[in-house]
Amino acid sequence: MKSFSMSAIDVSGSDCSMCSSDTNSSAREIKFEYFDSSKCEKFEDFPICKKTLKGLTSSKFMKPTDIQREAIGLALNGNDILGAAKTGSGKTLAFIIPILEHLYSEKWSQNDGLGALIISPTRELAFQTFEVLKKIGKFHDFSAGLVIGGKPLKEEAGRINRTNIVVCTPGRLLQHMDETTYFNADSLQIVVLDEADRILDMGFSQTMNAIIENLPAERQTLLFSATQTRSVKDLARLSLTDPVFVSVHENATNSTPEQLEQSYMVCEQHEKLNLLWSFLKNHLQSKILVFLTCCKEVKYVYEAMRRLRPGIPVMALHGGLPQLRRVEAYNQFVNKQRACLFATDIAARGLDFPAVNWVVQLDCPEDANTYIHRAGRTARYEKDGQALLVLLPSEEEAMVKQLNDKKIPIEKIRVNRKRLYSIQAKMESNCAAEPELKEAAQRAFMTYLKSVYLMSNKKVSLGLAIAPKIRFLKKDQKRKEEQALKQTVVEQKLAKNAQKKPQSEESSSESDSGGEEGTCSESDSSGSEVNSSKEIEKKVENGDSDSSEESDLENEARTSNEKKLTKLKQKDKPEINLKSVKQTESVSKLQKVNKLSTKKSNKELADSDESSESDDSESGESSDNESDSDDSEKLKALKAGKTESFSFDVDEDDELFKVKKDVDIDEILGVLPEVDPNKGSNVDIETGDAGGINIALAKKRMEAEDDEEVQAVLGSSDGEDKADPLSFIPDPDEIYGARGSDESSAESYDDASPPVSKKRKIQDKLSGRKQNTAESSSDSGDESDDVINSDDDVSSSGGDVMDTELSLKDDEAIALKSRDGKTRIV
Ligand SMILES: Nc1ncnc2c1ncn2[C@@H]1O[C@H](COP(=O)(O)OP(=O)(O)OP(=O)(O)O)[C@@H](O)[C@H]1O
Repeated sequence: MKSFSMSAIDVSGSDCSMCSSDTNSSAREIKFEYFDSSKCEKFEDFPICKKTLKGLTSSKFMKPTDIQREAIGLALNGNDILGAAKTGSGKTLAFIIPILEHLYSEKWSQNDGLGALIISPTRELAFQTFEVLKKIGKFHDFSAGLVIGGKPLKEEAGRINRTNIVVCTPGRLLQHMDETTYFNADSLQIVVLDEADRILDMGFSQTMNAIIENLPAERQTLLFSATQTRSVKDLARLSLTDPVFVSVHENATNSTPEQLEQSYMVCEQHEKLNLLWSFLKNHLQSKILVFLTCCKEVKYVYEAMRRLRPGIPVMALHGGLPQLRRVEAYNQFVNKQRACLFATDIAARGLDFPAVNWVVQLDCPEDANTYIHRAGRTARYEKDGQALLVLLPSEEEAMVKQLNDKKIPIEKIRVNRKRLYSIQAKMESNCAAEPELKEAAQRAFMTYLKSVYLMSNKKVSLGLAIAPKIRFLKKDQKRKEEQALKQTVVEQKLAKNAQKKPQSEESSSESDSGGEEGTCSESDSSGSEVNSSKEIEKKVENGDSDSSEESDLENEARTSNEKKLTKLKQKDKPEINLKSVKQTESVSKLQKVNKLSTKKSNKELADSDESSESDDSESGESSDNESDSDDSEKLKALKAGKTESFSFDVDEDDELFKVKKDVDIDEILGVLPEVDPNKGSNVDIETGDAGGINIALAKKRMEAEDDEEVQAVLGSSDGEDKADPLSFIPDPDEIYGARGSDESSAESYDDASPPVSKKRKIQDKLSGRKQNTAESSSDSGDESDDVINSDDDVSSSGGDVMDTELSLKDDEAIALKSRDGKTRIV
């Protein structure tokens, strides 16, 4: 344990001499070795100076949270700390207060230079922390600076040496360490790593190693995160001294805030935007944060939604934006009461947007930790919030297991696809009308593929009628082929040399002294075949491997190479899966073929809007029709401005009709009700049900269904004649009035009618059948019974501080880790 003495601590906070003009005269007499903070009910009870206390009071912070109580006490005692607490539990103050107190107790002044460093993974988080520091530290005399890049380095360099507390991102800090002549961290007292596990992970590892090398070994180190690292390697890198692990929620039942309601839905990739739209239309009064995988996806989804006008302000935040736009988006979302922000994981950690009602993870997070941080943007500090995770069928099992392992309570909501609005046709027509939008959609699609590295069964969405050309897949394929070809040639050459070696050993002693391969004697002795293999190598290097003048050897090598590649493809699922892209493209073509055929056979439909989707998916054309369809398809595409639509890198002829057998076209065409996004849904006009996704009602509906199933199971298993073992439980219908079993009555329950679930719980407990019934209910696959209601849900849902300001170039290069640990493009 490190010890630093806090002289003249004024426990009562009444020391008048601790005003900003009298820092050094506050002669501290009391010294203490150990302070027990466990009984501190208020900040006043801590041995902190009046200036800090004043800063806290003026910001309306009176009582410490659990993590603050424990961590502040230990930090004041000089410990290195690994602090872990749920999202939104107040970790920021848990390190800001010790920093201020530490420097204050050391009588730090501007002449002493850099005393404390706070390192944050993103600019937004650094900015936010800096704002809190300014509020709490405004009665102190310390200088503080925000160093997140952008301004000319020189401008910052002139001030950074006089800055006592620096809040920074790793990239910009290292730049100063490397390039600012007078930058000096020798006297640094305390360093904080906010979101420590993120900062210490692979994306920042080199930068952080370099930074740590430049910091004095004798310092206090505080690490904070909701998902704290315990990696011995990380701790060794930081040379922590007897660190104390402060994990206030370690024994909690859940690792997410208790007030956070969490649910997930499973839907196909190509239906995600329909689902998002349907969700937004039902939550127009809410503040919603939607997470997507990559910048380009955020950019496109934002642009697409903006054009469709969902009836709620939309905005975007991602690393590809210029800094000023980033700040603008951040501030706008902070200040709005109802809005939807589309964001990458840049907004996943630490950001404290006030009063967010919903966090929607439209793309699966890379792991459970990322899920925790994303979901933690809502339900912060005693507030309620809801989180919705959208999973692909292929992601469900693994992700749900991860979440369960991490003690995250999450409930499955079944999606009734018939209640989704379809905005596909509208988006397609928007894309056709605006080439830039279509290009954005294509880029989004490709970057998404790059980011998640193609899993099988992905289908085109994003409003594109067809899959765009995926150049990187082709390149990657070609590169692999070339590598494998080279290797095969070399292997064959070596094998031949080995065979001929005894001969050449006898005939010439030169071969012993030759190089690894391709020596004069070798080429001489191996004759034309080796020459030919060299040619192949050359051709490969020149990218000329498709030449028709291939030797037998080349053909042989190619064949074996192809076999190897096929094997590799089958083995290695996460690798780029050309086949599924082909399939996607073919499916898209098939959609068009179907449309055209339907049009031909039905004059009425032929007169209808080109962009509308055909309901008749049983087209049943044979391959004979293909060229016809293709031509009309091309014409149609030309009309719609999709000039390059058919320049696929796929074997169109064969794949098209092979795929047809495997793919349920209903899944893609005709099932989703077409809707004019500006007018609302046309779903179930008779009942006035406008469709859409309403999670609260869906949950209630599912509860009602569960109850019915319990009744059914109990009734059927025991037989009608037998007495109901649960008959002593009063019938809620008698008490609260009868309820209908149809959908609309189930949906009409409000929050004040809990008897259904109450009885179910009691019955579940007594019968022990809860799990079985719930499972059978979810397995039933009767989607038509799901509840997704049309009703728009009105969700309840001073001092001498120096600000170096924002304006910066992207220094973070936030290289978020992908699922497989590779760097992901953000
Ligand atoms: N003692 C306190 N009293 C009242 N409100 C507090 C207190 N401490 C923090 N808060 C508020 O709680 C919210 C969350 O705080 P903070 O951002 O520090 O959480 P966090 O634990 O760092 O979250 P994350 O893990 O997401 O980074 C903020 O709005 C903050 O103002």
